[in-house]
Amino acid sequence: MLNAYTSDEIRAAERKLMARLPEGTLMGRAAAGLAVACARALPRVYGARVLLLVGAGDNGGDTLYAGALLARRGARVDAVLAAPRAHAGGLAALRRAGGRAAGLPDGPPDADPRLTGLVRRADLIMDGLVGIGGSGALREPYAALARLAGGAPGVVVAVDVPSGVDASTGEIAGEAVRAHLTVTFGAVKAGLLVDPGASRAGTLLPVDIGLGPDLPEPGVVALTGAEVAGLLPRPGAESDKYRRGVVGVVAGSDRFTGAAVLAVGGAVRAGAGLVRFAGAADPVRQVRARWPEAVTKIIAPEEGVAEVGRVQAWVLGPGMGTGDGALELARAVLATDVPVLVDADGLTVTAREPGLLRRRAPTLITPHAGELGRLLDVPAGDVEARRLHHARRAAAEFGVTVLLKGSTTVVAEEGGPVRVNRTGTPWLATGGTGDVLAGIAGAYLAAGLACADAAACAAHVHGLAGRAAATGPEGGEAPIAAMDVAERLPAAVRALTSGS
Ligand SMILES: NC(=O)C1=CN([C@@H]2O[C@H](COP(=O)(O)OP(=O)(O)OC[C@H]3O[C@@H](n4cnc5c(N)ncnc54)[C@H](O)[C@@H]3O)[C@@H](O)[C@H]2O)[C@@H](O)CC1
Ligand SMILES: [K+]
Repeated sequence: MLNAYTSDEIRAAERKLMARLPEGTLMGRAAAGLAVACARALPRVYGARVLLLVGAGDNGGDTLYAGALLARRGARVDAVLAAPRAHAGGLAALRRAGGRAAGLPDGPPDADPRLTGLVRRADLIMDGLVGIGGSGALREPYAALARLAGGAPGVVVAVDVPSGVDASTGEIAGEAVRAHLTVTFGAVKAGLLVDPGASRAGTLLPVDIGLGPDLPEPGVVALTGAEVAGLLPRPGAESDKYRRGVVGVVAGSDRFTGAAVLAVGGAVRAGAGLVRFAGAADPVRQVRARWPEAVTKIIAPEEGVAEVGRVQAWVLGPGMGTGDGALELARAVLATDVPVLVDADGLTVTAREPGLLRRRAPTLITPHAGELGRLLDVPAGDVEARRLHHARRAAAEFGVTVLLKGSTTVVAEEGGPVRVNRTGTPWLATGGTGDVLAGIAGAYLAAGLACADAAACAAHVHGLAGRAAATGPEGGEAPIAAMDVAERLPAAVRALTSGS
């Protein structure tokens, strides 16, 4: 499990540890780890041009000390002091090691030829403007420096966090540094795992400074492949199709038949013992043609789902339409006493009667930002910008588990840490992949996994299958279709469970 923390949690742990150590020990450890990471990111240290962007706080201090270590190995190190004050010990160390430091010019930084020249020529830029002490939008002149670094040809290394990214949440209020590598101290910050912050961090490199024993239970985690493999349902000698889990899928409409085929495909390929599909005549025909494994039944909304047969979990919503009939079906499915996954149109109609989500049996909702925004009555853009906040809020408000889709998928439930999925690929942003995901998670629910486990495992294998579909044996990457993801699921699970 990769555990991630807020700035306050890290600070509290640092305080406890610092009380037991001589002053400066933690900064020394941080700077040493940072210097090693930067040295590895350079073809060679001797003669390399390194530019330090240095803020007023300890983040700048780490940066100056690391710059001093590189200067001692022969790098040409220049520091730009973005504030009138800089960490005194770090600055002295840099100067002693032969590095240079200067303040900012009077005019705008991006119009200063000396500064733009340093940025253009730098092989590596260390962003030490602000770390976990940052709050709100980057102020000038820091924002201008973050913009300048954005156009740099060299490697950009964020010190602890890319400046401008909220370390606790991943939110970005204004400008933010875009790093190739983030060297983060003590423990991973939650904002480095969640977009939009995650996509500014590049590769994450945690440096251990000994905080471990002083850290609390994490509020954000990412499951490892081995942990997901351990959770995935696996048939035993006693298993039959009913014990492996029967999943009911209510999806599709005469207008949208593909969503039904894809959701059923996700469930079949994820290993459901049996899939019962119920819907309108057209999607039933399509599902039967593509998935002869599924048992199908044509239903009218007023009939409900009582005659569909016993299931251990329902998937409700992909392509089912948003009219009154769809709402009627949603009422029927949500009135059952088994776990229900609500997706897509199912969420749109439920937004008209959110009370339907308050059930005794577990409920998992799988919205994208727009759908969650409708449920919470906030714009989609705000959900995108504050993913952790809105996923947690919806989980608390509706008493459900929330899998919020998008550039980083997060799974929130009350009383547990948020789980972040790190296997996704931008290639998955194509029509129908969400329907496949719903089918996978539904199969896991039917097999008996708790909502948060089903959601986290489904997001993980869906991401792996998406990557496998995008990557060919020739190497490189290519666009994928949603059905490719369903087809790659068995291979992705085989790779996961074999540990490769
Ligand atoms: N506390 C510790 O034990 C350790 C701290 N370390 C480093 O120290 C950092 C935290 O240092 P600090 O607490 O001094 O804080 P930071 O250096 O992260 O930032 C504080 C400074 O940034 C300014 N600032 C905050 N928000 C801003 C904004 N939006 N725009 C412009 N300026 C802004 C503040 O006015 C203040 O001068 C960590 O991120 C890490 O890099 C490491 O050395 C490891 C040990
Ligand atoms: K930084």
